Amino acid sequence: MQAPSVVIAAELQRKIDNKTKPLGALGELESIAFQLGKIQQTLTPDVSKPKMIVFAADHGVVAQGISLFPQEVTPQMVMNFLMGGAAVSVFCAQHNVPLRVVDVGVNAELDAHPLLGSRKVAFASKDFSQQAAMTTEQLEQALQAGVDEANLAIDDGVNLLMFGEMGIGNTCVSSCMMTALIGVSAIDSAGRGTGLDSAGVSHKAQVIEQALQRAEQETGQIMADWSAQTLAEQVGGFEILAMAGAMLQSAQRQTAFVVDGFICSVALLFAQKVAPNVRDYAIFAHQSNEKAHKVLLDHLQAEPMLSLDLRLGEGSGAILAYPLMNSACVFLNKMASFESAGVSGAP
Ligand SMILES: O=C(O)c1ccc[n+]([C@@H]2O[C@H](COP(=O)([O-])O)[C@@H](O)[C@H]2O)c1
Ligand SMILES: Cc1cc2nc[nH]c2cc1C
Repeated sequence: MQAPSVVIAAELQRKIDNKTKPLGALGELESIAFQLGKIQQTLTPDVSKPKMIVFAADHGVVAQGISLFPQEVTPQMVMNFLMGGAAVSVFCAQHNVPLRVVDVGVNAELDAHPLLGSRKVAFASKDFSQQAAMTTEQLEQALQAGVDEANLAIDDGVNLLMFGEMGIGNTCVSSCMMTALIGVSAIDSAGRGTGLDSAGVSHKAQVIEQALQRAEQETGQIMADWSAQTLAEQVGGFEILAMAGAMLQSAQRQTAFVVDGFICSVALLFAQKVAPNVRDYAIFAHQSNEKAHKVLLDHLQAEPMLSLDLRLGEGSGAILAYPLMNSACVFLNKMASFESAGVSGAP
């Protein structure tokens, strides 16, 4: 995968700087405009054809009591997305952004629906505190589900992909993957998720430690030496891997994508292990209230657009940041330059 060419960078920066404003006065909007221009290789970037894809799956590790909510909530929320009642549904409707929900491992049979993609890999991953989360074949299927979804969207002309997720227990899975990927302790990677108290968070950290010890024993390797494949098989989750696959394919096709909260950021961290350049195509929407998200964003050297104390997932932060990305394009495409407006003080 190629990094975006920097040939256009100087010209883009000059265009941004010549708009009728003091140098740098549009702050982070300028960085977003610059990044979108670079990804799309144009001085007139455009995000007028966005799409939100929410990947949903269940996780065997919920058997260890690591979430406040029961597993049935995953299919129930999928129905809520499809019926238009979830946060991501109403915000997507507000901004006219098409929403698609993709089942990659929900522990229920789901009826066909026009907004639902059926790419079920299994009825939930296995409990990774006891055994590997998935087989190699399942891992490949989950990644491919994301690749296929990104291709469908981009073939249809989508120029900005937003990813979200739904899966009871997936903050535990994400924390475990984060610990395996960057070596922070489970105490630091585990957080409240849907609302655990501090005893619940300690228990969650213990489950993560136990899972990683089991996996190190079973693979005969310390986690720092795991390949991306081993890591995903041992402690991955289907919707997280599908998001990673979609991110990798988005980048491969030079299409910008929006990273939502903690779980989505872990998907990017994993994708980066597969192909480091994927990071260049990622726009970070917000900093979640999940405690490890800040640590992870710092690790990724990412400066998200918003910090609203959200801890919902679903792509809710991504869709809330969308109007700002649109504004970044609008200022670059429509604002007058010092020269065209006859304003003095051009840089
Ligand atoms: O995106 C985030 O930062 C985020 C933080 C906390 C919770 N969530 C959502 O809550 C669910 C997982 O929480 P839990 O406690 O069941 O692991 C899952 O459906 C996520 O979308 C999402
Ligand atoms: C109600 C509910 C909605 C969600 N949306 C994303 N994760 C969620 C978890 C719960 C519990």
